[in-house]
Amino acid sequence: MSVPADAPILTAAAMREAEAATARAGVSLGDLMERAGAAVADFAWRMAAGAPILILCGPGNNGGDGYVAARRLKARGVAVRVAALAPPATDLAKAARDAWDGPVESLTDNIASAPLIVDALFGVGLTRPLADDLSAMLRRFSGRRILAVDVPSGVASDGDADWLPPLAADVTLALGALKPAHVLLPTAPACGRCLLAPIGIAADRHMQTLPAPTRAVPAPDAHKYSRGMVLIASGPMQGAAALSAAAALRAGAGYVVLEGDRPAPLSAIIVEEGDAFAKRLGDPRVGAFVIGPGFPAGDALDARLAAALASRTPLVLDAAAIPAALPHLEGGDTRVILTPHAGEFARAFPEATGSKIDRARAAAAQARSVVIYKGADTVVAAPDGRICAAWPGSPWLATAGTGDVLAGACGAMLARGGDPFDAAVAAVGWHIAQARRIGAGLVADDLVAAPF
Ligand SMILES: NC(=O)C1=CN([C@@H]2O[C@H](COP(=O)(O)OP(=O)(O)OC[C@H]3O[C@@H](n4cnc5c(N)ncnc54)[C@H](O)[C@@H]3O)[C@@H](O)[C@H]2O)[C@H](O)CC1
Ligand SMILES: [K+]
Repeated sequence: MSVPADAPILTAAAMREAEAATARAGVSLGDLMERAGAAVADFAWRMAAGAPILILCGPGNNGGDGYVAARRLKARGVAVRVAALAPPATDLAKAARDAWDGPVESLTDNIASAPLIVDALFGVGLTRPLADDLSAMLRRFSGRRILAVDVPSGVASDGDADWLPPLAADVTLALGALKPAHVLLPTAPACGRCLLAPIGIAADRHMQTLPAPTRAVPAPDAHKYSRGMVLIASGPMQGAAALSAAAALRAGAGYVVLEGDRPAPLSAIIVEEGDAFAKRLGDPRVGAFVIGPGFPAGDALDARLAAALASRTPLVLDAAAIPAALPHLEGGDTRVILTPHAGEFARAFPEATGSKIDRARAAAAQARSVVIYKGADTVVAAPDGRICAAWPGSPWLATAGTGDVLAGACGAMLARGGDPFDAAVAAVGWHIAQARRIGAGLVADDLVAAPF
């Protein structure tokens, strides 16, 4: 499972706007369909490697892409068959159907299969779940190699319904841009390897996938304070805050101070408690204050938060610190990153609806903060609507303590200065890159054990 890095993501409505803008610029929708069908034909040709191909065409333009691909594959000498669920219903699909000069079989229970199935039944136009009988019929192709056109048929491309496609794809060829369903659970795994066919649409870039990981090299004249100074508050579970502190250091902070009275996991971490730690908040060199890991709700948390908010220090808020701080964030005058997992998110933002992307965006706007909505399909949202989707992450991150590590990495990235959204995206990228580097058997401590 994979998605291309730094790729645009569009909803169906945004896709239609982009299509319309492309049409105004002089590229017809017919041209776009021809490019889409050509991209499908190219990839199907590679996947089939000479074996016969069966293309399943639906009634809309997704089916139109299928007819174009069929014509192009036949012209290349491939043994290609077409089966239609229903006659074409759009002018573009009718034209594509008319340009296909081979037979069109009916998609029924007894249709002969082929080694490669191209799923061109439904794309972004699907408005309701597939009928049960169609789903059952499609499941008969499950053992075959499946290439999905744009999205596996049956998913809600905007990611706002959890309909699973009857036929999971080995490869999904996204047309013009990725769609939310490619990067959100539960549909993303059913897309298999997701590729992007750039068909010439000028896609808005406010929603994107994670950029490729980079190694931020310190400036030639860097010193420890210029690289960022991070304070990590510690509640009764000092181990969690200690992990955050080690992560902040590993993720590039130049100076990390941890609240507590126990030795830190790395000797370079300064450990302080009481007034000595509290006074640090007045230090103008402090670039970020991390609070929440290992810190349950209560008076101690509230007092630490109040001091941090009053100091206007950039904040990373995790766990119980999120709901405790929320009423004080709506002025938007502090640079803040919130890092809720699903349960924390639901409690903090019970009114948010729609896809995970919609909910993350609504939460960021409400809290006037950057929100990292964690999970296997982590979504980062900015208050101005920007989104970065981090699917597929690393499943090895599903272990205790990795959230504390992410909070510390956010502290390091935020303390560098700059845009908190970019900082959050960099922290999520660092976290995933570390996890992929370590791989099997990872425990949270491994993420901070060696430089990336
Ligand atoms: N984005 C682009 O620039 C291009 C995209 N192309 C492809 O076009 C599809 C979207 O096409 P559209 O005609 O809007 O919708 P669909 O083909 O996905 O299907 C709509 C079709 O299906 C009917 N329908 C909806 N839900 C169901 C259901 N559950 N059961 C049965 N029938 C259903 C609906 O009434 C319509 O008739 C996009 O994904 C790309 O593949 C073009 O290539 C041009 C460039
Ligand atoms: K499809």
